[in-house]
Amino acid sequence: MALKKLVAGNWKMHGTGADLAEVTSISLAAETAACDVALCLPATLVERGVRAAPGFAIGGQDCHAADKGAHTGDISAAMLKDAGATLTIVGHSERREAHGETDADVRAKAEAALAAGLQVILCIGESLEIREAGQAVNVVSAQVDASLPASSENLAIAYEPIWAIGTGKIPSMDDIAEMHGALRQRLVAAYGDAGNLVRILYGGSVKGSNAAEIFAVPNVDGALVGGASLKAADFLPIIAAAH
Ligand SMILES: O=C[C@H](O)COP(=O)(O)O
Repeated sequence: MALKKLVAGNWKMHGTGADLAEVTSISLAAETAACDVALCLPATLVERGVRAAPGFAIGGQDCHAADKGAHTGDISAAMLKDAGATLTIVGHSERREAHGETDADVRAKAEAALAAGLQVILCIGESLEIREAGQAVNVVSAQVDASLPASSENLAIAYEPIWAIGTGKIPSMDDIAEMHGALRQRLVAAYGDAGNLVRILYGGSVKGSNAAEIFAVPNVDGALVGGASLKAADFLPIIAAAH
């Protein structure tokens, strides 16, 4: 069954109000019937995004597992919700690597976000060493098993091979199909039939030039886009390819 695709931009630590105005000048009137479009913004821009960007779902890039507390610099899922966000990323490889987040941490964050009423994009992916050792499917399957929250409602996952992020390299379409097929099996094992309704996004060097080919792969239900979501001229062709 084909799911409505989700094209989500992840701005990482990029972007000012002027950048937000530029990207959200895209008119989504034609596109949103065919796909959902989201921007996961730096916390400083979330509320402005909600006010200024009708048609875009606005999200955060991470949340703390706790509702509140003495966690300087962190932000809770409830705070994102209060700012008007409707979704958040959790478990991005940059957070797993730079902040030591474990599968258990990611699972706890996903649970907190779902409890706060946010949609979740839960990221998993393998390093180049693991890919070259032929262990990508095994490792990513184990990662997803250990990271999934109890409920699949409002959940999407994003397969992002770490070696493809920001490098211009992407896996072969056969490799993406193999991985997304394996992830679908893990989702069905975890949630039964509801696992077929969880969108599986691909992320890592998605561009206007490769988006249509990637979106045609079975079990690719959208994309998590980094660099190419920062400019309207780069992001719009990806959104258009999700028709
Ligand atoms: O979250 C987005 C990904 O890390 C992909 O980033 P990229 O499109 O710049 O390769």
